[in-house]
Amino acid sequence: MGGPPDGSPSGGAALRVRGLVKRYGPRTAVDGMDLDVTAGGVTALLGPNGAGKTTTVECCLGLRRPDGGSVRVLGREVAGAVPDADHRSAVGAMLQDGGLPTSARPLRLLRHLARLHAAPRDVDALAERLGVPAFAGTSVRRLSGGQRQRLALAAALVGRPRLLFLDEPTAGLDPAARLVVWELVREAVGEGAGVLLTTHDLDEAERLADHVVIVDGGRAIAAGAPGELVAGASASVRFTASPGLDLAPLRQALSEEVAVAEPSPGSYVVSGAVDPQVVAGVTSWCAQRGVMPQALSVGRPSLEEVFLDLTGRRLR
Ligand SMILES: Nc1ncnc2c1ncn2[C@@H]1O[C@H](COP(=O)(O)OP(=O)(O)OP(=O)(O)O)[C@@H](O)[C@H]1O
Repeated sequence: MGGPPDGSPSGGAALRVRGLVKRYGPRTAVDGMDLDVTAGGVTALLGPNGAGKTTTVECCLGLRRPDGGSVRVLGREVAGAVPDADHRSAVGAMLQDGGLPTSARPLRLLRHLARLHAAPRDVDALAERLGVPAFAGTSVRRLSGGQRQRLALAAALVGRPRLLFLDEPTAGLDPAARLVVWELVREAVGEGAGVLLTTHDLDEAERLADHVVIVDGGRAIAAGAPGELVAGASASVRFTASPGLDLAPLRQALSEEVAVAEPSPGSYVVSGAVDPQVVAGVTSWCAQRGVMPQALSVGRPSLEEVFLDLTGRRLR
């Protein structure tokens, strides 16, 4: 099944962003961003710190006014517009700062939010799954970080939004809570919601997302299904050893169709037309020099390696 002619994923569009620009004074935080979320699909927005992910989400939610471009939420242009009640009730968001009233009590807050929606989820069942009863009477300001996040997810889901923004939903959650969050997201998607997921957890992106957008410098630098992004990268031999090995003899020993690099100290990658001869060439070069290659692997890179290759390994 092919996608629409503009290259976006197939299925109804829950969110369509084109050429989004947002500046903070002289700094351009978002610089011509394109992205799509389909109804019943999860798009993961991946990118290094400061890449412009949160700013993009905030523009989509109407929390920041874009300087350019178009944002269509559930078919309606919202860039620069004040969201109306219909629009607000169709969109759910779990943001990093929570945005929950600090003096509210969790269960009462969820019941209140449920009343604002036409067809809310069963509050008790949702609260139970996220373990809210254990801290139902504690005010939001006294909750632990993880409890606040679980409550924020419940608050985002309670109105059955058709488009859901999740900004690092499982960062700092314990493993059991992480699994529950993933389950709830999958269920919402199964009911037809579109999800824009911002995460630094590439395992989470691979598990949940059917579409991945890698962002750097405020724009999308790669997009596709996780499997496509990985398949598009060339096969490689990777190993770690002491840093600063002289790679010139290895380059000479291998065919010209492969590239040899040390992208970070002590981490070596041989990529290109990798075949059994290349693997043998690498291991015999190591043997000749008395180098023990650690964590030697051959094959397609993981999504994490694709991400690091595209965005670089240096902190900015
Ligand atoms: N309110 C603000 N005023 C000025 N600059 C800002 C503001 N918010 C963000 N920025 C800058 O805009 C750029 C993008 O920030 P943003 O928070 O969107 O990145 P991000 O991809 O969400 O990062 P992270 O992964 O760290 O959450 C950064 O350079 C940041 O310093």
